[in-house]
Amino acid sequence: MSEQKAFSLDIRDNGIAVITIDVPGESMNTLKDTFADEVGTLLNRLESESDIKGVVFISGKPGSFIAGADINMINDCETAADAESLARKGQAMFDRIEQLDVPVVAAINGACLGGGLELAMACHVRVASDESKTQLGLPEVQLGLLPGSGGTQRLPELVGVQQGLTMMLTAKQLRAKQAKKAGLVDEVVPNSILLEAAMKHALKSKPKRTKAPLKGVSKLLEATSYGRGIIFKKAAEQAQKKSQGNYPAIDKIIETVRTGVEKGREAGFDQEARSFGQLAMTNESYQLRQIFFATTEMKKETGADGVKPAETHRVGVLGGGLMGGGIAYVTAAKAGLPARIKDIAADGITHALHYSYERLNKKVKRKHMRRAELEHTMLKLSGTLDYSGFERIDVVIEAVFEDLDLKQKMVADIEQHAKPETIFATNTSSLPITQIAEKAKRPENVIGLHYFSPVDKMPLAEIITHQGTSDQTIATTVALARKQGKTPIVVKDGAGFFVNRILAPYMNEAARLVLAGEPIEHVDKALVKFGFPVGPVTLLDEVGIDVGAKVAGILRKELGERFEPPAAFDKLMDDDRKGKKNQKGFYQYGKGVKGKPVDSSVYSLLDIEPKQQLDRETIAELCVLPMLNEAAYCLQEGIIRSARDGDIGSVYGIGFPPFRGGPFRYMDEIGIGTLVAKLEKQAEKRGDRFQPAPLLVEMAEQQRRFY
Ligand SMILES: C[C@H](O)CC(=O)SCCNC(=O)CCNC(=O)[C@H](O)C(C)(C)COP(=O)(O)OP(=O)(O)OC[C@H]1O[C@@H](n2cnc3c(N)ncnc32)[C@H](O)[C@@H]1OP(=O)(O)O
Repeated sequence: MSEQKAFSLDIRDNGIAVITIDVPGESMNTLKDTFADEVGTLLNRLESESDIKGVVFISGKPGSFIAGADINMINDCETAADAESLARKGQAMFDRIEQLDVPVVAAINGACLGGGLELAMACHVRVASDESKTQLGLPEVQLGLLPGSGGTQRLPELVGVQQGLTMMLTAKQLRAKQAKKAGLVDEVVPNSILLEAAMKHALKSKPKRTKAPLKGVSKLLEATSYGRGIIFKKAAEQAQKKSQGNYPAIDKIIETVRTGVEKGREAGFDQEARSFGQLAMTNESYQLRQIFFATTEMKKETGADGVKPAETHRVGVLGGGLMGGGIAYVTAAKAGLPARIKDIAADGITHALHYSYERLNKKVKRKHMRRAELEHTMLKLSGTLDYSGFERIDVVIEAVFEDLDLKQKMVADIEQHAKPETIFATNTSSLPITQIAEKAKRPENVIGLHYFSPVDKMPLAEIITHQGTSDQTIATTVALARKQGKTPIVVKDGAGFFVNRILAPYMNEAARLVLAGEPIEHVDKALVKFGFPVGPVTLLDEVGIDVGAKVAGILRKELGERFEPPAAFDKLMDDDRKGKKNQKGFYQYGKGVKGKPVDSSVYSLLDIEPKQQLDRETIAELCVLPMLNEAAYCLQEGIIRSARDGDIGSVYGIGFPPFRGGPFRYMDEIGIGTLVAKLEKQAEKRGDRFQPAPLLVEMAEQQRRFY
């Protein structure tokens, strides 16, 4: 029996060679170096057959073209030379495709990413389906890499330097119509006629490479070396600001594109392959690849081994406030499920409906959505002041005030008005699920489903089980959160659950440093430089100082002295300083405030004379150490199920620097023995809150790692 191939050739009667890519045994096509010989043999045949008029590359997988080079293969490279050689093989293969004498067309439906888009760009024409799944992009930067098989050269040629850089530096993906506008795609058609449309192009004469369709200022800038210089300088400045120098791939992308533009393709290709090799060996790329693997692995898990989630047809949302509005939105717009919003006031319902409308309308205005789709989605949302319609609801998500009695009443109401199997998921951020379920007749149906604000943007959901939560409830809730576009982690009930629990000691330490006189912006910058998206003091302003104070109190009560908040909250509260929401916090807000100046009146309020005493590295270490330590406590106590869940929760929940892999991978990187020594040193100097978690001490003694 002949071995099944990934690329199969079918020469049609009209003289078109249709090459179908269908990697055996994989749900999505990814490119491997072993395909080079297979494709080489195919190309030899195409070159030798004189009656072939054109070639079409199309995917044999139903909803995707090619998702890029196989990341496992990149992960297996042991040296930079290995990875460089992969890149060169890809470059050579795509060059041969580009050099075919007959027209070569890529027929694209679904994800066309990384190496997949590099293959498509080597073709002479690209036809894409108008399906929403069709997305084109070079997301290698998210893996700490640069496009290694010609992408750094061909993308700027097709769409211009500015747009090409933006796509590569931000991993931005374009939908078919956007890609057409940018010059990346030549025609957009319904998927049902994709092959036919591609064949039509393949029957024409081979097109000349066209220039990027630039207009106005972009055209002027890109036409001269001086103008391009401005583009590169600006890209470098912006990228530096965003990456804080933490992502080596960013500089390499800019350098490589620039080499190609200034010295020609050959020099560009050469630099591209070398840089790819070097980047593949960096720790940043390694850690980012692990995040990809962990995320993909988690997509398959139900949260309860061997249990199939029940189908959710209808969702109820209690409370139409900011969180309730967001939850209703992701239910209708992302999960495509009807959401019935119950509030005690008509205003609450109107607010929630308006919230969704605003978001959808923005998409319509940006032409990312048709008005009919907006209307269709809005029809999925309905409101009620009583529980009418709740008898058909499968999962209720509660987002009312943080009040235990109220939440227990909601449980009782749902048990009365909904079905016996209806799940009650609470979005509490601070109350124990065990207590919310305490008076339930069917506690097995009660679970925590903790979203982060803003709900439609933040990728994480914590799914919190109490002792009596049934496996069926867990699996169904996990599946629903995933449908809503979230990455769920299942955690055990306990104060602060996981995310807020590891965040609190980190914020407390930042506040202590401020109270000790470190300037506010200095503390924030230190943590941004470390890789967090915003600094801890900014975060406190964003979350709300009042909320921070409340959570800090609960954690102190439940978890002990280690969580003792710094003595500043009372003064801040007495001064009505709540942060961004009332435009009174550590920073200045309001109309006419430019940049982000510190509100220096906070220093006098707290009796501080700001003076920089510690360097950025020390500040970052002092804030991050307690977070790492607390993550270890959470693992030790079974709050999280694995180091992997803790890493993904931290990266997606609080923006722990992804290039460090998450707290557990970062602890492995530091070395558990070294970490324990650091914690002990600070415990001696600054107090017992730094005492290492017993798990860390034990691991250090036994020289163990988390991974
Ligand atoms: C030389 C080149 O320039 C270098 C490169 O091309 S590097 C790779 C660049 N490409 C990427 O980064 C894309 C990575 N993939 C993704 O983002 C997402 O998988 C996706 C958006 C394509 C699809 O998402 P989704 O529909 O949720 O499916 P998802 O579960 O993630 O993936 C389906 C399967 O494809 C696999 N897969 C997808 N892309 C892959 C890749 N590039 N390498 C290896 N496996 C990949 C997944 O592991 C998963 O495998 P499984 O069925 O065995 O679990």
